[in-house]
Amino acid sequence: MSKQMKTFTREEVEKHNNEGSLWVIIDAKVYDLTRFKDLHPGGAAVLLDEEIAGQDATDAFFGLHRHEVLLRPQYARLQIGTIEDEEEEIPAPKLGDISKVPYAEPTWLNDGFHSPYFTKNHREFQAAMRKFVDEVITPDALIHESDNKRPNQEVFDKMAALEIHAMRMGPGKHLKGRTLMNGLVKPEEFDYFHELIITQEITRCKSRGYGDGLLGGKVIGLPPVLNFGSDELKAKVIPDVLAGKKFICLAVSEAQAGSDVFGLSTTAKKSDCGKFWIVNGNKKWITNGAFADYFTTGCKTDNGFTVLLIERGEGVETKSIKTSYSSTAGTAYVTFQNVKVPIENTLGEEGAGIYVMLSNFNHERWVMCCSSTRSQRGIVEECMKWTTQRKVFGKPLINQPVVRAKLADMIARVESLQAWLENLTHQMNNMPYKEQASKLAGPIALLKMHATRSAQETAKDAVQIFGGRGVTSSGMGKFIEHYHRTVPFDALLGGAEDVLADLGVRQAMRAMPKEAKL
Ligand code: HEM
Repeated sequence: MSKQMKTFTREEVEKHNNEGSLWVIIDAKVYDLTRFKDLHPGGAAVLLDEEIAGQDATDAFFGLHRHEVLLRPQYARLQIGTIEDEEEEIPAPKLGDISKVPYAEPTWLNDGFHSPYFTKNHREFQAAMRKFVDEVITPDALIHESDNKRPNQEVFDKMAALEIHAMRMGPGKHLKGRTLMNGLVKPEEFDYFHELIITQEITRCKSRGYGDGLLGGKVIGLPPVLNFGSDELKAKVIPDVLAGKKFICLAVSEAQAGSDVFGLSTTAKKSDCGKFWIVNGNKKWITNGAFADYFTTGCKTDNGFTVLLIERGEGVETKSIKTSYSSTAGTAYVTFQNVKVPIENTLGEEGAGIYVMLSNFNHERWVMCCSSTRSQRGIVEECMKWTTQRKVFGKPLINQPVVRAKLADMIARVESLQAWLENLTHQMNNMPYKEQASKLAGPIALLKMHATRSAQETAKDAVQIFGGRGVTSSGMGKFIEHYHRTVPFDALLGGAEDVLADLGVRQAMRAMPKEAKL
């Protein structure tokens, strides 16, 4: 039962300004900190300061704490009342809300702005997805990004009920007959903008390791099964994976070979009876590998590079790798020792594994562009809030021209990225898959390169703006510290920046007309 709140005048509160009785006002609410002061992580002395004890400490509080501190139940209960005839001015953000902070949302979500791409249906879809992320995903993400445990099964189940696992595989036949987002969008109307919305909304949970733990492995590991698996294999694997009951990952990179698929040392040799592959070798940095049931695995075979679907079983071992993001991602070292894999689990032609891999690169990289762009926007929002609420030399940080210049760069980067991303997404919606492969491989590679470079610039600028808090994993700068620590992941996964830069220009050279001369 919520306790009865009293009303006080400011004069009454002022009297409680000492160790025996210590009250403060924060945003028209009165808190009794008498017993809490000795437990206060910032110490008792700051609370007993004559400008704080018995006074309005709103500015001091918001200069040093995130709003969420006041909302935690153990602190919320310190409130004993409100100030007579005054209203709170800093209400708690509501789940599902669109942020009013400038540049905290892509323009298409801002009041009064227009978009040629997003329809009414996209807007309804976004609202539903945001609510789901705020209510179901973010609370779980914040817990498991810190405790390193995998996402709660209940989250996977709730995502499955809305068919989010299926929708994250993009538009296509796999959506047929499914009820998407409680029927909000018809399978045949689901397009890449819906998928962009899903990825960008999930990214708002601001937990990079958890984001990958939330079945990043499936997003890259399932397409080869969807596109190259036999009907029997698909019937066995896909329903459980899209229901969030079984887990799949992509196992290509190795300790010896990185992502150089022609330098792989994991071998698959045919058994004497010809019915099985016998697989031996290791795989490293395998996202979701620690809890995967299936491994879409790149192997060296007699006639080149072949992709196999390997089921967890005898001879398959996985060990967690501690990286600079949370182990909630299930990043693993995987070993295969004499693993018997049915020949029917071959994905695509023997020796033609490179086509199996290449066929998904564009989509995978585009997904990463969606999330990298959105995560930068989250950092812009953090910086906009911090620089207006944090006072230095008696003025908000934002009053410093050098801080405004950094924000200008951050904003320009994120806005240009989102605009390019929306343009390419529109092309994807209007080009057959094959044409996408030839026309969009270059631009998507360049966009990803640009996105992850910008992300690292933005991370660096944000640390400068937050100072020591930008390298502290709790308190005001916790998301900046997290971002700065984990931002290199995006620059490596799906192709390192320099490789993508080169790919983008080489693709452009292919289309260069011979007659084009200065
Ligand atoms: C309801 C009242 C308050 C509660 C529940 C509270 C709670 C906390 C908590 C949980 C922290 C740890 C850091 C974090 O998680 O953000 C903290 C730190 C701190 N608090 Fe408070 N606090 C309150 C009021 C105040 C006030 C009025 C001041 C006035 C100056 C203050 C000054 C500090 C300082 C200086 C720190 C250390 C910040 C840092 O390490 O960066 N607190 N407080």
